[in-house]
Amino acid sequence: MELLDLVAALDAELVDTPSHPSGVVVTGVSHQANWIRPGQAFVAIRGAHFDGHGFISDAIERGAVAVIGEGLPTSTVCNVPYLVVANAREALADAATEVAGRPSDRLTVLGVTGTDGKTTTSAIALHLLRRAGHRTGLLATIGYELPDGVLRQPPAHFTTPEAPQVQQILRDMVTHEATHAVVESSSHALAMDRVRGVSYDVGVWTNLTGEHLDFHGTMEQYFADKAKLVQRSRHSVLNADDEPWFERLIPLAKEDGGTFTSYSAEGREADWRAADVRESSEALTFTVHSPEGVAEATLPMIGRFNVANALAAMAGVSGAGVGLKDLVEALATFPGVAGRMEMVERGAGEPRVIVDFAHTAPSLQKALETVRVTTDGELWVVIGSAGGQRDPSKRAPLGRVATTYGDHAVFTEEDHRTTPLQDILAEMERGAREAGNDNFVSIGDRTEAIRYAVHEASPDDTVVLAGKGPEQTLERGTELIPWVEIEEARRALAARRRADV
Ligand SMILES: CC(=O)N[C@H]1[C@@H](OP(=O)(O)OP(=O)(O)OC[C@H]2O[C@@H](n3ccc(=O)[nH]c3=O)[C@H](O)[C@@H]2O)O[C@H](CO)[C@@H](O)[C@@H]1O[C@H](C)C(=O)N[C@@H](C)C(=O)N[C@H](CCC(=O)O)C(=O)O
Ligand SMILES: Nc1ncnc2c1ncn2[C@@H]1O[C@H](COP(=O)(O)OP(=O)(O)OP(=O)(O)O)[C@@H](O)[C@H]1O
Repeated sequence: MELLDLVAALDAELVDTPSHPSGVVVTGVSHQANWIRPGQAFVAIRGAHFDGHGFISDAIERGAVAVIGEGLPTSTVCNVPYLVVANAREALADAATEVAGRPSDRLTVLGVTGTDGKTTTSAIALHLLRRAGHRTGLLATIGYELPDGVLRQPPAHFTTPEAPQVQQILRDMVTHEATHAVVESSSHALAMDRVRGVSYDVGVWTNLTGEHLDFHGTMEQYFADKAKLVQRSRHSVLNADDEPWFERLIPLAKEDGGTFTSYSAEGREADWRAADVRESSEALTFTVHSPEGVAEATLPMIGRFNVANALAAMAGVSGAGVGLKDLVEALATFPGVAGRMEMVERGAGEPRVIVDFAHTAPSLQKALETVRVTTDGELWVVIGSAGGQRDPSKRAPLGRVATTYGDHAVFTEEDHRTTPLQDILAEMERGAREAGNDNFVSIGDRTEAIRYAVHEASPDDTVVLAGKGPEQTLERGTELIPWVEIEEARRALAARRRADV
């Protein structure tokens, strides 16, 4: 777009520089100087670690045709047009939105926020929309998808990347004829204006519990940051079980003529309710009470909290015009989320094997407690802990949790990098012993560890392969090995079958 149009859209002040602004065309924007491509504008942000104004000359060397900042560059001679704005993060989002042609205006956008369950709820909503025939894109922690269903990764790993990537991805969705988009919206993104410029049709709230307070400061601020999604959505889907926040969100949802529907997985009064929840080793079944009537639903996932995620997704997608019958039919075919409580196909007489991403002691405990509910026999867990710069203080707690909440633990490698693997395993063993547990073995090679657990497990047992989840590499020493945990699990089951013959 023409730079002068951008100046008007941002309500920016154009500073006198040796360069003339007329005729300058801006093809994109970036906040990161070393990502600038010729023709783009650089936005200088004052962050917690760096002052982006210090990278202006880098950006110009890389071909920036304009600079947008909150203050003038200090030591740099700026030879491209320079725009002063009151808030650089807001300007980054607004400029990115304008340059991308306001893509979200051409999509029905369903946003999802909350402390837990965002990715799962987003993935279910995506599946429901696609099964209803809508060409739908996704932006979530696991990556982004255009309507072709291929999972891609943005240049930096975020749940919700910075505004230029968000807008570029939405624009790609429009180019690929998407009509709908599901956008997982982290509290960081809402706080830092990464999703300013996304016009949300439906905003889904999962829940709010204490997390990320290092960034947000207080629970009140965390709530206020997340609540922006509800305030900015035309229709909100609120969790009636999420006290005390539910009551506080209602007036925010109604601001500017907004509407809301509520849901409850725990028997509270709500528009969408789940009753008679049954948990089996492969699926959750429940009765859905909704404004459109009552239906029986099956979700091929384990973990009771997924009932809430399913209700949230159904209520959200219903707001986008999909009927109850179609929703429950589609729910029954949900393939799960890669690497999160992902169940491996198994034959008769074979143990249940689950791949999960839990890699901290609290998340491992939660995962093992969930799996225990539907395990008739014993519970096995294969787990490692990362090396390199990663937090060494989590190794012993992982050893304790694995051996306390599992019946058998196998300690193994998990991206130990150049840290001696034996040191990490010894720490995990120490954690187990200090808790009075000796129900573990250590097998350094992860393939061997998985095979051992799968081979030793009885048909009634469950084997949880924790930590790697959907990751695609294993860092062993200085080697970066391609890794697909679910394939390892399949091969281990095949080896077990061969050994039984
Ligand atoms: C707390 C947080 O989110 N901070 C983000 C924020 O950092 P910041 O404001 O401190 O920026 P800074 O690093 O001081 O840099 C200032 C400016 O100089 C620029 N710069 C900096 C260095 C350089 O060499 N060149 C350059 O141009 C930067 O691009 C930036 O524009 O802006 C940076 C630039 O985009 C982000 O990299 C950084 O994310 C950090 C690394 C991060 O870890 N964020 C996580 C916590 C996050 O956002 N997570 C949520 C999910 C949370 C969850 O629900 O689990 C997410 O959506 O992924
Ligand atoms: N509704 C929920 N309530 C409580 N815990 C949940 C809920 N949904 C999922 N979880 C737990 O959180 C874990 C992560 O789920 P999910 O990836 O969907 O959440 P998320 O909010 O997207 O987190 P992240 O952004 O870290 O991936 C699950 O493995 C499960 O243990």
